[in-house]
Amino acid sequence: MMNKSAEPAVRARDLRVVRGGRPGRTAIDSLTFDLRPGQVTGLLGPSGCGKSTLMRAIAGTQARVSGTLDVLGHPAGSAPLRSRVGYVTQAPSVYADLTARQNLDYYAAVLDPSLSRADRAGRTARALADVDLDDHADRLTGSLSGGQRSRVSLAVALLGTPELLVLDEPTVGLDPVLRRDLWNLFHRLAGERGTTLLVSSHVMDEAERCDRLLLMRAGRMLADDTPEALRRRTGAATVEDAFLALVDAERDREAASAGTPAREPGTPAREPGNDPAAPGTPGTPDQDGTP
Ligand SMILES: Nc1ncnc2c1ncn2[C@@H]1O[C@H](COP(=O)(O)OP(=O)(O)OP(=O)(O)O)[C@@H](O)[C@H]1O
Repeated sequence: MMNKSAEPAVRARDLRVVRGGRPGRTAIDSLTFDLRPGQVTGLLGPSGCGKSTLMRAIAGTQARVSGTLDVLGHPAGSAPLRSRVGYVTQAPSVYADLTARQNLDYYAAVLDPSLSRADRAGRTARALADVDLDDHADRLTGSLSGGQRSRVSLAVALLGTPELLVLDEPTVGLDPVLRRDLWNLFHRLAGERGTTLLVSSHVMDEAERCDRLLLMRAGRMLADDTPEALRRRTGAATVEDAFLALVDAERDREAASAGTPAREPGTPAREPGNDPAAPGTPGTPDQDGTP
C-alpha cells in the first residue's frame, strides 16, 4: 500500500516535553518539524538529547507534552492511531517463555481478535520473514540472542502493517550484516508498503542510509535535512563530520552570546556521544506514571 498523501505523517509545532518530578526539566523544547510520508527518517544525536522522549511522544506514551503533535492527521496517542502506528522500544517487549512464532501469533490475536487462525499464521509468517527469523521461529524467545529478540519485537510491530513505524535504536547489538539487512528492510517497507519510518540511532554511519535526518542536541533540533544537503551545507565528507561541525557552530554561538571565549580554532570536535551540552544525566524519574 503506497502512501501517496502529501500530508506529513507527523507534524510537530513548538513541541515541548517536561520529564522528571515536579516541576521537572525540559527534555524537549520548541521542536517544529514534519515527517514526510513513505520516507525513512533518521533521528540522531548525543545520548540524553531527547530521542527516546520524542519517540515516546509520537507513539503517544509520553506524559506532559505540549504544543502541537499530530500523527497521521490525529493528535498523538489518540484511539484511531492504535493500529496504525508501530512502536518498538529499546527493550524487547516479548514473552521469553513463548517461541518467536507463538509470540507473534499471540500479538496478532490481540491486535485483531477477528482474525482466523489461518490469517494469523499468514501474518506471523510474513513478519518472521520480514525480519529474517524463519530459522529461529520455533525456538523459545528467551533462548535467542539479544539481536534476535529485538527482531522478534520488530516483527510484532510489523504484524498490523502500520503506516508509521517508530523504532528506537533497532540496530543496537546487531552485527554489520544484520544491520545492513534491517536497513534494507526499512527501505523496502517505505518503498513497497508506503510505510513512514522514524529510526533512532547512535551510529552515525547509519545516518547515511536515511532519506532524511533529524539531528538533535540538548532537546532541540539542530538540523532537519537530507544527508547530502547536510554534508554540502557544512562542507563535511560524512554526516558525522557535518553533525560535529553543526554542534561546534552552535557552541560558538552560545559562547558568543554568553560572552565566554569561543572554541579555539583547531580544538578537536566533540564526539557525538560526548557533548557536554547534552542533558545526559538521568533526572528524577518521571512521577507521572511513565518510566
Ligand atoms: N524517566 C525519566 N525521568 C526523568 N527524566 C528522564 C527520564 N528519562 C529520561 N529523562 C531525561 O530526559 C532527557 C532525554 O532523555 P532521552 O532518553 O529522551 O534521551 P536519548 O536521546 O534517547 O538518550 P539515549 O540515546 O541515551 O537513549 C535526558 O535529560 C534524560 O535524563
